[in-house]
Amino acid sequence: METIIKLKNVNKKFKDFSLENLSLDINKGYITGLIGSNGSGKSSTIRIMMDLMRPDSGDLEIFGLNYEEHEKEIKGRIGFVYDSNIYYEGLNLSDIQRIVGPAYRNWNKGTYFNYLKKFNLPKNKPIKTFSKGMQMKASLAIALSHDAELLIMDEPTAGLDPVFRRELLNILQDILIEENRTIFFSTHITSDLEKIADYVAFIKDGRVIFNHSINDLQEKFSLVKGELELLDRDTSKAFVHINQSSDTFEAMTDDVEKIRRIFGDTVIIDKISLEEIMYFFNGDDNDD
Ligand SMILES: Nc1ncnc2c1ncn2[C@@H]1O[C@H](COP(=O)(O)OP(=O)(O)OP(=O)(O)O)[C@@H](O)[C@H]1O
Repeated sequence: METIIKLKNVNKKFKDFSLENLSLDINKGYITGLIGSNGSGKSSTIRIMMDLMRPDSGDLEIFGLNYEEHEKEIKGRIGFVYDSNIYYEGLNLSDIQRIVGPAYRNWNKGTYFNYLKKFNLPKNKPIKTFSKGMQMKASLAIALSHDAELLIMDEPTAGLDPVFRRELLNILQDILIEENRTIFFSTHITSDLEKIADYVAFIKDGRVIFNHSINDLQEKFSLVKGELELLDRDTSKAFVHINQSSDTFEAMTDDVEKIRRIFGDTVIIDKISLEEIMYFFNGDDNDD
């Protein structure tokens, strides 16, 4: 498996928050979703990947290159999509082609207009009249028209209605299948990941908790339900996190064999959803 983005022991300290020893390998040719609650550090991680912010320490390589020596090459090979991409508000998408196009060495005018057609975007209407979804599609069309191998997107589906969100996710999936690109995007919506992601990286309080394929995640973790009286200090250790009510508990384990050994058939063991995995990792603070 080839790594396309490599973050190693990255630290960045703000007044009330820090990214701590962040290490993350993103695989080439797949869709990886970066998930975490509000304020967990997703945008900060992406800003570091895009060289919009330099870390205090640690290493970052994209395409095996670093920003210190290869900034122009790296940026030319990435399509970056975020919701305030369109800063030329009074302009239309034909104007954008004239202004943005020449900034990229590999800009392809034909590809750009094909995407505008495919995404049903008007060429001659000012961008400021676009809905949020249309703006997101316009950003995506620009990002895809300079032959970017890697798409990095900060919460591309935030604020989109469910129908549009699904449409955007379908577009991303098609792009990946047809054109063999790598997509890395942040979200706090687990269903986005279930729909399209191959890998899920989960970040909490500025730390990477895991980075696994979706299939591995659902094999690794299980949901366990039972009577509260079954839990004591020892048996509790078999769980990653436990949620207790007055007489029952629900918990997540990463060692289902151990649970079977300890509890036999006195507990119910179930498949766990991505949303439940997030919930248990977030402990009681979960707000997603
Ligand atoms: N330039 C900065 N100066 C000070 N604090 C910052 C700065 N940038 C981010 N932070 C803080 O870092 C924390 C993480 O912010 P970040 O935007 O990375 O989170 P996020 O996971 O993208 O959140 P959301 O899902 O709400 O967009 C927040 O508490 C934020 O206030």
